[in-house]
Amino acid sequence: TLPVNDADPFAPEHLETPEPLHAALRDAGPVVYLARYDVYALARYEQVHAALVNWQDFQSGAGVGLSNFRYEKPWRPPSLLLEADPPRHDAPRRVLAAILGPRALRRLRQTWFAEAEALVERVLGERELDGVPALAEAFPLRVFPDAVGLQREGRQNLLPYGNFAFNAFGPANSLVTDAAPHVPEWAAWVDAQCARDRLGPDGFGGRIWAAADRGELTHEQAPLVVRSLLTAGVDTTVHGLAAVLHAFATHPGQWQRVRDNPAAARVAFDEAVRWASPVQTFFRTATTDTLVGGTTIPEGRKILMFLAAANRDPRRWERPDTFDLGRDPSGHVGFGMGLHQCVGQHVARLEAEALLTALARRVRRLELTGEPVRQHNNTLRALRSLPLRLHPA
Ligand code: HEM
Ligand SMILES: O=C(O)c1ccc(C2CC2)cc1
Repeated sequence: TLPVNDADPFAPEHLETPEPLHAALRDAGPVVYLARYDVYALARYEQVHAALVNWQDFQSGAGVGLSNFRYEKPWRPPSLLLEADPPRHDAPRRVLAAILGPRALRRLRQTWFAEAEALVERVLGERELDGVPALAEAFPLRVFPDAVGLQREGRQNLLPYGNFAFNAFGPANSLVTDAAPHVPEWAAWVDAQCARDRLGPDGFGGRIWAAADRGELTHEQAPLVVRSLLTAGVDTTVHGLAAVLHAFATHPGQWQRVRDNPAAARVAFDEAVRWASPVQTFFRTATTDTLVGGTTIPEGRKILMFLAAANRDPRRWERPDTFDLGRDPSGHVGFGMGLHQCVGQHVARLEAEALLTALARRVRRLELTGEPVRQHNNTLRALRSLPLRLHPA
């Protein structure tokens, strides 16, 4: 029989400390019915991976949040990547994959490394700092809006807009309703920045419009593809960097490994994304009755994939709760998997490599000087504060 769980995964207690519920869902079975939301939870690596790569039976086109676009109006026009299935998904994905691919990012490497070194120099003088605003937020906001080609005015809208978008994938709880009055202002600014005349010609945004000029995309699709960058490209990296700083501050031996071998910075970021899973969950909608782990998911119903639970599944990972640079984290689902796997993952990795390399050269140790404070979000694993002391090398 199908195990049932009546927990609310989006309740404050589970957003604060999700691990116990993740373990309970993994242990209950391959599929668990979440009575609270009438959805089917997948928490084991095997089922999450299988659902992610099966875009035919588990579609994104009805939304990747709790809301089912077949019956409910989305809060904004659906994304042409995240909330689209083939064939609609194909051209936007091909265009972004080229613009955000590793080779295309090589031109940014020198600038981003220099910006990271300047930032670390600035903060090194302080005896104590909050790693979230001083590093995890400051670095992405220093390099990413410029790389997109955004004007300087109004960039303070980026984090709150993205934070709301990630909350909006969950139920309409207070995290969503408390922000609702501000959304029109944030959304108006974001939508306005996607227009061609607001974007520098050479940034990611300008290159999306150039792809439309080449006929790889329509000019109607171009602003929505730019919107994808502004929605997905900031809060994710902020909380990914906060996670890797938190990991090193709580595992000092691992920091020494990066000091001894700065090239380990890249794998360290992927191990941090596995360990913390900045993006915790996503939904899909069954396009046909689909058998998963002995349970038939009826057509039209939503599954909830717990990426964070899969990334700590002892059936897949040894000592899953340990941040360990000795492991090979490849195969983690922190960037998703399959057709919709994160198209911005190389941007995220380059930001992390730049910041961690700058820190590895100058900081002997990152010491936690107080309790980290969580920022609750229906989808993101986020820190509001990370009190640190950076011991100079
Ligand atoms: C640590 C940082 C990041 C994490 C953890 C992350 C996580 C994810 C995940 C889990 C997905 C899959 C969604 C799904 O399967 O429904 C995804 C897709 C996506 N990400 Fe990322 N992401 C990160 C950074 C970025 C950045 C920096 C960008 C843009 C520059 C970006 C743009 C996108 C886009 C456009 C998609 C949709 C891809 C598609 O549907 O084909 N992400 N990301
Ligand atoms: O296309 C979008 O708007 C979009 C929004 C959020 C994400 C999350 C997964 C990182 C991805 C894409």
